Amino acid sequence: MTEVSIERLTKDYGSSRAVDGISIRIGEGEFVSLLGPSGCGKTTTLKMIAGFEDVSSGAIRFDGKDVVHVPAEKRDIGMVFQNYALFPHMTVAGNLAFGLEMRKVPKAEMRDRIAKVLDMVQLSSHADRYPRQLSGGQQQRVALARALVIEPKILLLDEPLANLDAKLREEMRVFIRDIQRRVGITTVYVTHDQAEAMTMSDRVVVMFGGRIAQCGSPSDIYERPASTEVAKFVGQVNLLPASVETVSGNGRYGVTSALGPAEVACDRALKQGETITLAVRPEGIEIATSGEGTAATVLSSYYSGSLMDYRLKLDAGTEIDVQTFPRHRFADGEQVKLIVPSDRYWVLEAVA
Ligand SMILES: Nc1ncnc2c1ncn2[C@@H]1O[C@H](COP(=O)(O)OP(=O)(O)OP(=O)(O)O)[C@@H](O)[C@H]1O
Repeated sequence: MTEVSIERLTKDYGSSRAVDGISIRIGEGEFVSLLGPSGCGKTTTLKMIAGFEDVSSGAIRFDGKDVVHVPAEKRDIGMVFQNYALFPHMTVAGNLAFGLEMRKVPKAEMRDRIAKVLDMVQLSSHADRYPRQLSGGQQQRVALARALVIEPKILLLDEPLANLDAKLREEMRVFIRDIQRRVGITTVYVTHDQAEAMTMSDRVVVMFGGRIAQCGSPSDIYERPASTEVAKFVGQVNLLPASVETVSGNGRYGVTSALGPAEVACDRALKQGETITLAVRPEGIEIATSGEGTAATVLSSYYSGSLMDYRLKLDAGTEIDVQTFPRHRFADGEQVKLIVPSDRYWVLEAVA
């Protein structure tokens, strides 16, 4: 297994900077996703790790050894792309054999390795088919098998599920993650799909404009996003201006927003009277028909089978999004009460 360490990595295309001094350490066998909007530098980073793109400055180390000047074919990397990139005139077995022949692996070992990896991706019975005789999901499993059969040090995947339909994409997330765990290979996965990054990764690196906005476990990123930009990119969020009323010590503060008073934790020292932005996810808010809570009116609701999405208006005018299980359905125009457990809030840096 291999540790990948990236230090102050930068890529300039002429006068435009695609990757701007990023540093990440990816542990042995770890699954790390690069997540961000189109053009944020994910693919460029992956290509530099693979050796398909020159580095403008910075270092890329595999197990401590700088590989910046090592050509792509000597980096021992398996890659899977969005468009499968299988050889159309070769069978599945032929596609898998190609990389092994290049490496001069003996015939008998080649047969064993192809059989083993085809079994892993559940395509043993399709060894003699051509890519055109396979579904999109099967072709992507062949692409994964082809990357793994060479037993690379590192697996790099660039939006491998982007061409598949929604249901298959969900199945393939679990499938790829299962195989990655079994093989224990260090993996970097590029996606702009937050759900994909969240469900598959040990850690997620959120990138904007060539820089790292936040790096953490999926729950860190979702529950404690470092900025408004990250919070919005990885899900829906309500942002509320709030004032700091009391400073209780040990990082706890009494605050008041349109959703009422709350006691919140904040790592940064806040001052009494300061205006902050309080954030809460739609599923962090509870709706009740009566009792304690902030009065609100249901404006609209959307039913998606397993969940209900509501938009509500507080008496003070602020609009709030709430997501609940559809056990009880609230009607449009209904007067309700909103309750937010204090631990569902977090404090953001900017004023909303
Ligand atoms: N060969 C190139 N020449 C010039 N600019 C490039 C080149 N490749 C990428 N860029 C620019 O670098 C920036 C980062 O591109 P990159 O492909 O890494 O983004 P990305 O996050 O992977 O986006 P996407 O999700 O759309 O693939 C973009 O502004 C892009 O236009």
